[in-house]
Amino acid sequence: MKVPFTKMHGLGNSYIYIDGFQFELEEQTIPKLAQEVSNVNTGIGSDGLIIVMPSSQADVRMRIFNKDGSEAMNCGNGLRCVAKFAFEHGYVNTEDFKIEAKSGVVDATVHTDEQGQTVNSVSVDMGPPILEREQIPMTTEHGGPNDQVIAEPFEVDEEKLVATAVSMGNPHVIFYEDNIKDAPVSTLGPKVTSDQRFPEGVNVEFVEVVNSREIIFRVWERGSGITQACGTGACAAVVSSVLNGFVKKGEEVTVHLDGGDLWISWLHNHHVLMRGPAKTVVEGVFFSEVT
Ligand SMILES: N[C@@H](CCC[C@H](N)C(=O)O)C(=O)O
Repeated sequence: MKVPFTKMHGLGNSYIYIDGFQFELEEQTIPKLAQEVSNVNTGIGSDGLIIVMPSSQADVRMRIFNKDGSEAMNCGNGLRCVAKFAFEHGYVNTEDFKIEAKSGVVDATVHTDEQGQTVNSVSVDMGPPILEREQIPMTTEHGGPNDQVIAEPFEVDEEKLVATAVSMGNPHVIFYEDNIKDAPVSTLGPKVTSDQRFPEGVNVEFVEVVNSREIIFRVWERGSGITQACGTGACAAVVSSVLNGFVKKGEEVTVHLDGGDLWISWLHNHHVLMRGPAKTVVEGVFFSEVT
């Protein structure tokens, strides 16, 4: 089957975008298609698959599938790219609109060039973080269901780490490092992501605090492994850095990711605001063997 696609990325976190306004995929084939397109040797090469489609609750809907075919609840870099896609394809006709993700509806604003046609960057109000242990979700052997998980001892593979857990609609655990170059992303990332303390798995982030306005971030994503950037992860890292007293609520923090920078504030109304780029790489037709 021939599947028309657009490859887009937010700071190198790339997905294959399928236009669900024009092209309908069979539900049972989607996880396999996500694995197929993501393969860098036999597919296109990406961190997963995103479908941009009509919504009954918002102006446009995003469905995101990781590289391993699992469907995720949310994707920050994906939301910015979906906003650009929807605006440039004429599926929305204002610069402010609503996007539905599995985790809920968010407000997006596209920032266009002088001609008002090409989207260079996008702001998304990601809503409030979820901090209660049971809702992250995390098991309750080390704390009550409604407790927050801030700087909690976390042993893995005989390493004594200190964990803060935050959900941005999808689960994240944050560990602080004095020097990000020493962060055990590729060794502990795959172990922590499937640790039994996180019943639905977790995205694993390592963070170095540069100063009260800047942090450096690396990630092992659930279902995709190391990626160049993770938008929800960067939001979770800023929330975690406020909770740990490294940065201030209400102030914009620059998050340096492997693929570039995001600007994020945890506002006094508890919502997390994220601003950053969205880019189109290529459009084409994929010859799928699974659909
Ligand atoms: N890259 C994303 C997050 C994608 C989903 C994540 N791997 C999960 O399983 O929760 C982002 O930019 O937020």
